[in-house]
Amino acid sequence: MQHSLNNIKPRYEYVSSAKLPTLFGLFNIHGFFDTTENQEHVVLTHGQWDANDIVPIRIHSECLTGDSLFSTKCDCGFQLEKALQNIADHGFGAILYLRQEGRGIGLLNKIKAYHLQDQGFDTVEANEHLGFDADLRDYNICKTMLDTLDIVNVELMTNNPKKLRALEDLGINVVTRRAIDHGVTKDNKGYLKVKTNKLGHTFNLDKLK
Ligand SMILES: Nc1nc2c(ncn2[C@@H]2O[C@H](COP(=O)(O)OP(=O)(O)OP(=O)(O)O)[C@@H](O)[C@H]2O)c(=O)[nH]1
Ligand SMILES: [Zn+2]
Repeated sequence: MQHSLNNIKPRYEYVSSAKLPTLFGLFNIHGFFDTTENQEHVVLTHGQWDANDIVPIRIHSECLTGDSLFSTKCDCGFQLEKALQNIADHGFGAILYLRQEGRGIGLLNKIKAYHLQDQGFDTVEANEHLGFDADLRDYNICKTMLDTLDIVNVELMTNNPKKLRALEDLGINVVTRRAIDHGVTKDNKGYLKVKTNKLGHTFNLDKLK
């Protein structure tokens, strides 16, 4: 039997796109599939660009509690809303919405981690107590997403230096970073301090006083 490199299926597949009207204007939703993890991911885009443009993007990890259930325990929902608004104001941009719930441990393990946090563990200690690293995320699919959407140069909306490094390692031209320290609540101040002190986030601690 003849084997050919051409027959090896890529791990990440682009599947389909459709219009998605939102509260922030008309977006398009693009579906991608990770064949190894059997996981579905999406990108939301707004407006148009060419290869010379610097495209504002956010890489957002799924947080069901924050993004969809109005939780004030973290900053995720606020950041997602702010990123959508920034993109709408700018006229074009993209949200890479990665289904890596709970920094990669999954929803039910995140609930176990929240249970430990109710007993006094911080967000990192809770993960470690459950036997997980503090952050298990992987950003490799971003390369396929950005290539598929003809995004070459980006302005990355994040406070997380790991996301910057991950994109640069994938060969993406990160022209600037835009801070997104939005959505401080009385319930998430402690969480944001731990992200800054233990996970390396670039967050203006004055906002947490
Ligand atoms: N394990 C765990 N995950 C959490 C906790 N709180 C929030 N998360 C998850 O943390 C992730 C937050 O991801 P992002 O919104 O991409 O934010 P980030 O990596 O902090 O970086 P930014 O780009 O600066 O927002 C989501 O997957 C949430 O579900 C927690 O206490 N424990
Ligand atoms: Zn969250």
